[in-house]
Amino acid sequence: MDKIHINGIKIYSYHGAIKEERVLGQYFIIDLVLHLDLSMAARTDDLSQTVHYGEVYELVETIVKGEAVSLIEHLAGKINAQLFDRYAKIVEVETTITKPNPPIDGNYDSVGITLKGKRER
Ligand SMILES: Nc1nc2c(c(=O)[nH]1)N=C([C@H](O)[C@@H](O)CO)CN2
Repeated sequence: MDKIHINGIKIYSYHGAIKEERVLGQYFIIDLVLHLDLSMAARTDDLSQTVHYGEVYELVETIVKGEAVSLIEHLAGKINAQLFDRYAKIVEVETTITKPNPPIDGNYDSVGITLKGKRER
């Protein structure tokens, strides 16, 4: 299956399971892989035959800047569900959310999750 990638969307927001994160906020990095058939867009050079990645960026920004949630898994679930609702062409989605600076002591680069979603109907 063909893919569209949107890499390194960086948004400041207030998600988190602990109070400090809800008050101070932090950066979240979102990477998306959208699985869809790109053959018609490749053949016709027509934007309407694919998914406009600029629109996807705006949708993700709206969700991540919206209501705060505890888990980045839940945030990724909201993103995947809205992508399937809005774009019939998308068959599978992989949403990766990274916290580069979570309030956890230790030596590491970042923490994050990847949530895969498949269109059910
Ligand atoms: N699997 C997860 N583990 C944790 C999450 C999360 O969203 N998914 N979140 C937290 C806290 O918000 C963390 O950033 C600070 O303790 C903990 N573990």
